[in-house]
Amino acid sequence: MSFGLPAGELSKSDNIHSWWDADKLAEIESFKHQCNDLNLKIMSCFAVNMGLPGDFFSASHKQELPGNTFKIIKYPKMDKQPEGFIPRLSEHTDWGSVTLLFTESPGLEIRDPNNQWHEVPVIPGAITINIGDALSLWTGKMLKSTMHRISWDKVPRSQDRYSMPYFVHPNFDTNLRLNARSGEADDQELTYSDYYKVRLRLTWGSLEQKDGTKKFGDGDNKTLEYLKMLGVANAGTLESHSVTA
Ligand SMILES: O=C(O)CCC(=O)C(=O)O
Ligand SMILES: [Fe+2]
Repeated sequence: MSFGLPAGELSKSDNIHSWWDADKLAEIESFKHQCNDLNLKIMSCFAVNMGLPGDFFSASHKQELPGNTFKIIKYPKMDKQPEGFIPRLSEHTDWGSVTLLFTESPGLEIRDPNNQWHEVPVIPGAITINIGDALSLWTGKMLKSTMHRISWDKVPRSQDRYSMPYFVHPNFDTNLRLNARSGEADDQELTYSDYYKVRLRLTWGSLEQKDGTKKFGDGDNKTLEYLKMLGVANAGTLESHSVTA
């Protein structure tokens, strides 16, 4: 179940089950606001520690614009073990700035630069924060997006697994310029919207529309080439796809 922004729009959505009465929705709204406030603090900490103005990143996370998504995920139990090595959730990086991950269930694993996987411990009351591709690009990869997956090892397959990620995205017009930190003039512009479209295309294909036109067409290859050059953490997936295929 996914709860997007802007705030207050929830009850208009058709896919909200009737179990989500007004009180529960208000609770979710309030929780989202707390997550958003926390994100703004995290963004300021990153900026200050990188010698940038305190609002460098947070100014591009305007809450009133559509963007952040709060999800409640159920990984259903399975009667039998899937054949081969199939994790509960395949390895990937998140697309946005950061993801605040709330869960009481183990199973999250992260990959280090030497391709070794490590279990992320569940610490009661703690939030796991994963860095996403946008922040990685935006900081010239000083901050690296976290490759992660969910394994079957820790939660028996006879049990459901639950988690609640709050995905933070910068505003779509944000220029994730490589030289942001130096303050030099831009030689290459890459908006979060450009990046988002490429990821949508890689995830969902070309998204051919009813009239035969392709939703993500010209321009994507240039962005894809640029992303390959930058080598974001998810480059493995980027390399194995071609946007023209
Ligand atoms: O379920 C989790 O703990 C992580 C979920 C996740 O990585 C995602 O939805 O992108
Ligand atoms: Fe993720």
